[in-house]
Amino acid sequence: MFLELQQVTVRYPGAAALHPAVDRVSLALSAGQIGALIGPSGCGKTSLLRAVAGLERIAEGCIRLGEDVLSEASAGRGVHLAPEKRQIGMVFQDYALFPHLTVAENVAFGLPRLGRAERERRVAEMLELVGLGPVASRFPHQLSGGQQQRIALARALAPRPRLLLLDEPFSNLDVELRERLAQEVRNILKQASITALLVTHDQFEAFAVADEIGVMQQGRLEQWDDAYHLYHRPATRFVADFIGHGVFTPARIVDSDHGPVVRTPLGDLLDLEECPLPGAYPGGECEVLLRADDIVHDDASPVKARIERKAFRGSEFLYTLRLASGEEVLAHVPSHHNHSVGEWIGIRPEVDHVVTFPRAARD
Ligand SMILES: Nc1ncnc2c1ncn2[C@@H]1O[C@H](COP(=O)(O)OP(=O)(O)OP(=O)(O)O)[C@@H](O)[C@H]1O
Repeated sequence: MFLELQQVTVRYPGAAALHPAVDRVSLALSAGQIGALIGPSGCGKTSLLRAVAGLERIAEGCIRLGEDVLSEASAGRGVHLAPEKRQIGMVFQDYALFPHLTVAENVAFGLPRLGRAERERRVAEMLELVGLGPVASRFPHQLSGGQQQRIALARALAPRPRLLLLDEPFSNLDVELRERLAQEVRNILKQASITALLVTHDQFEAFAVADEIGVMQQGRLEQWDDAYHLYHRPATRFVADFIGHGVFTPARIVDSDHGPVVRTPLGDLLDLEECPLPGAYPGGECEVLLRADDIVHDDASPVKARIERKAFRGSEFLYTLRLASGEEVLAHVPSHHNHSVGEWIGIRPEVDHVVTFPRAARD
């Protein structure tokens, strides 16, 4: 692995002493991979990124990049390589561009040691990589937010960092541009074979950019996985709740001739991949995660639910539904099925990946 964090803990002096800002986090990226850290405000994402950059000292654990130990704090051993010696590039939320320098001069800023010809070549190469060659002699204020973000990226990449860190790089942009730029940034990083770690509070941004995503809560890394597994195989109830739309519904796992069946208020879930056995929970009693896209609108279904709320999402509605038994479920329904709040509609579960948790273990 190229970037390796082992049991990294960050503690701020004073108030945070009881709860470390980062609590024994381990994760790894191989060379050229892009990682993202997501989680609610205050969960420790930025602190972890700053520890990798060398802007925070770690209280425990070890951070390695390639063959080098960047930070280490364990009994009898302390290493803290200065940030400027780490060969790490950073891109921040506010871009931190110099307003009085042109686009090209901004990109050249990190290359003072190169000769003029080589510096110009590198700047041209970087501007081409981010698609800003034609605006090289303009000033930052003459460019759009998305273009400014790409200058910041070109400037961070120009000195050939071994690792790029991005802290909420898209949060100043409007939603539509954010998604497009996230995809573009991924392409640029992949083209340059850069290993990168991104912090964001927006899961869709993380999905668009990253190969591996870490979900953090209260300083802990709950899961480090790809988007598919975070969604379909959440390791904890927190991850299941944080990623996507869904609800937990009481259920019971029972044996049948066709293998284990999950009995829910919406009917039985059958033919499931990797279904837990009834013995996994006392009496088979558990809670099952029902995602909005596990619930299909089907007027022929005997299971009826009343529409409590609906939110238009373009191609679909997100309906909040209530069963006669009182359970709440969410459903994504194509937006040409336009039903009114208060109406009863037929629904049926269509679940491939079943995700269950013990009943008592609510966070
Ligand atoms: N310099 C500091 N001194 C003391 N406590 C700090 C400091 N910086 C952050 N914290 C605390 O550490 C915890 C983690 O903060 P951090 O900024 O890493 O979270 P975050 O996930 O990046 O949040 P956000 O998404 O809001 O930026 C929080 O409880 C925060 O209040």
